[in-house]
Amino acid sequence: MKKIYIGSDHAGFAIKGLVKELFEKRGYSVEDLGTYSSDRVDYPDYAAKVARAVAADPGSQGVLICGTGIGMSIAANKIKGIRAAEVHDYYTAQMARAHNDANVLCFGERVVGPGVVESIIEAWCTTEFEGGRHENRVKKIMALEE
Ligand SMILES: O=C(CO)[C@H](O)[C@H](O)[C@H](O)COP(=O)(O)O
Repeated sequence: MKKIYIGSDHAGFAIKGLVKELFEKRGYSVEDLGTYSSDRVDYPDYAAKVARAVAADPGSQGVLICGTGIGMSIAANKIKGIRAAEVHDYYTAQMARAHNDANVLCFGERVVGPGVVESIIEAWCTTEFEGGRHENRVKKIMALEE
């Protein structure tokens, strides 16, 4: 069973339940690393929790939701081994997997509604990394960590 770690700040908390449900319906084992209420928190704390969990668990993936998706993606990409992609719709979610082999999905609850979130998750779950010409590009991204 594919493992997915999920996290949000207060601005992504309301939609996190739907996101968890959609991944579970698709057969994922979902672990919610917080936040667990709509009280104001700092998004880098949750980005770090999810990104570190993904980096330590080969083959797993992560989802991070904040108001815009921007802060979560910036913070998660500081963790070695993480390719966090901020997406806005089906196409950007599809490309994040197919071309970038992203392992952390980020989006903003204040940007996309539930219908778009559903299509983002569909694209994420049904798209494999294409490899080929993208393989070397992703290797070059990862080499930037050294
Ligand atoms: O979108 C975010 C970071 O990119 C976060 O959700 C923050 O919450 C956002 O910056 C808004 O912060 P606020 O405390 O809710 O005003």
